[in-house]
Amino acid sequence: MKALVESLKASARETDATDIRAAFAADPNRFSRFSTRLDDLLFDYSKCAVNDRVLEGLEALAKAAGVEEKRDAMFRGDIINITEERAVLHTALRNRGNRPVLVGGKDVMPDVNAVLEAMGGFAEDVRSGSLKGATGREITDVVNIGIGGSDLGPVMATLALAPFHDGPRLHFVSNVDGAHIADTLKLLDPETSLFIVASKTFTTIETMTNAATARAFIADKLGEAAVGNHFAAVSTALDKVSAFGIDASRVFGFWDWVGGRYSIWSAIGLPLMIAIGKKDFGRFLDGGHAIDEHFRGAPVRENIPMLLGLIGFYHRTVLGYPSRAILPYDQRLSRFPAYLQQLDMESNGKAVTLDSTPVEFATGPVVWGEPGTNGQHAFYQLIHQGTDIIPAEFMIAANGHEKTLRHQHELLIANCLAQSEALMKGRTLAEAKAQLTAKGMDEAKANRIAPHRVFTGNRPSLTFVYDQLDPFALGRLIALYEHRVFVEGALFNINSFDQWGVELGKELATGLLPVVEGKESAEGHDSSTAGLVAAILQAAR
Ligand SMILES: O=P(O)(O)OC[C@H]1O[C@H](O)[C@H](O)[C@@H](O)[C@@H]1O
Repeated sequence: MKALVESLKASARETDATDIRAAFAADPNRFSRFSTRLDDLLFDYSKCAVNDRVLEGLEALAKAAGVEEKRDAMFRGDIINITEERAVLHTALRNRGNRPVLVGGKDVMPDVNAVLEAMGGFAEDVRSGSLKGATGREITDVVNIGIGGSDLGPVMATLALAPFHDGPRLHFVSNVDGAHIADTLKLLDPETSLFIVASKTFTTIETMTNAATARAFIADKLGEAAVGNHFAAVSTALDKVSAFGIDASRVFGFWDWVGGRYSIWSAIGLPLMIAIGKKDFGRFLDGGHAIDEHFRGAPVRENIPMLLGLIGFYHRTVLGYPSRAILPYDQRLSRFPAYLQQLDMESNGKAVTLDSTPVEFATGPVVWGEPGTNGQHAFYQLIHQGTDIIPAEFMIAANGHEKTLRHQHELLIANCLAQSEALMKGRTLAEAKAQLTAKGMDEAKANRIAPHRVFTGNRPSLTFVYDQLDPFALGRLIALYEHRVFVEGALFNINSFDQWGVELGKELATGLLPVVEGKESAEGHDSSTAGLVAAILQAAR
C-alpha cells in the first residue's frame, strides 16, 4: 500500500494533477468526464485534483486494499468491528427489500421490522394526540435527551426536514451543562411534555444526569406516579432502561451491531419520526437504501461513495491536505457538518491498523464547516488565500421549498457555484494588477497592492446537486457520507467502528469529580490540573 501511495504521489506530480485550472483549459469535456449522476443527484468532482492516471492509481489502490471485499463483508454481517467483536449492520435498518441479513446465523430483519412497526405506532399516537400525558392532555413538546450519536442525527435531520415537520415541537438536550436542560425546561409545560431518553449503552453520564433532572421536573410538578406517562426510551440495554422505571411498551430497542454514529436509522430516529411521521421516515430509510444498492452494485467510476472515498483519501493522504470543509448551501443542513464530524472523525481518527500496527500514512482529516453563504463572510478568506489547501465540499438543491422566494434561491445557487469557480480559477498577479491599473491606480501602488489580491486558484472542491432537500434526499446524503467514511477506513486499513479515543477523558472525568466536589484532594494530579481545581474551588459559591 505504501508503495502504491508513493506511486500516486509521483503520478500527481508527473501529470500536474494539482493544476486543475490548466486541466479545465485543456479539456472542454472535463465536467462530463469527471462527474456522475444517480437519478437527480449529481456529483461533480471535476474541480478536484484528479485526472485519469490518478483515478486509475486510486482504483488499483482500492483493489489492493480489498475495498470491495470489505464492503461485501460489512453487508454480509461479518464481524468487521474486531476490537468490539461486532458486526456492522446499520444498512440492515434501511434494508427496504427485506433481503435476509444473518447475524450468528439468525436473520435480523424480523426484529428490525418489529421495532420499526412499534416506533411507527408510538409516533403516530403522539402525533395524533391519542397518547396523553398523566393529566389527560395531548403532547405538544417532545424532548430528546441523548448525546453524540444519540443526539446529532435526530437534531441534524429534524432541522433539515423542517418543511415536513407536522408533529409536536421537538427539543434536544445533550450537554451535561445544566444550562442546556434548564433553558429547555423553561419552555415546557410538564403536562404536555414527553421525554425520550436515548442512549445506546444507557450509562452515558450526560444523558443519565439530564434524564434524572427531567424526571424530577415531572415528579415535582405532577407527582411520582405521572413519570411513566411522560417518558419513553431508546437503547440497546433494555435491562438498564427498566431499572430507570420506563414501561416496556415505551422502550424501543436496537442492537450492538448499530454504531452510535450510524444509529439515526434505528429507534434513535424516533424523534424524527414523531416530527415528520412514519411515512416520511420510511422515505428517509428508502434514500439510505438507494445508496446501499448503488454502493454495492455500481462500477467504481460511477460509484459516488467509492469516488468520494477515493478522492478523499487522495486529497488527505496522497496530497497531504489536513482538513476538509463541508459547506452546504442549504440553511437547513446547518448541523450537517457537526453530524459529519462525529461520523468521520470518530470513525477514522485512528492511528493503529487492523493488524494492530501503527499506520504508515495520514488517516482521517479534520472535518468542519458551516452553511453557505454565512461561511463566506467568516472563514472563506482562509480557504481562498490561506497557506493550507482545504478541499471544499459543496451541496445545493436545484429547488428550495420557498417557492415565492425563488430569487433568494437563485442568489444562493450563484454564490455556491461562484465559490467553487473562484477556488479553482483564482486570480493571477498580472490579472490583479491589470484590474487595479484599469481603475486608475498608479503603477507603483498597483505593484504593492496586487500581491494581496492574488488567488492561487487550483484549490479543489466537489459539488453535490440534488433536486430538493426531502426525506429521501437526506437519507441518500447521509448514507453517501457513511460509505465514504467506510471506503477511506478500508484504504487506511483501520477499524472505523470503534471509538477508544473517547474513553480516557471519560475515565479521568470520573476520577476528578470527587476532587471538584471537594471530597478528595488533588494530590497525584499534575500541577496544572490541581491549580485549576484549586482556583475553581476558591471561587465556587
Ligand atoms: O448512546 P450512548 O451510549 O449514550 O453514547 C453516546 C455517545 O457517547 C460515546 O462517548 C461515543 O463516543 C459516541 O459514539 C456515542 O454516540
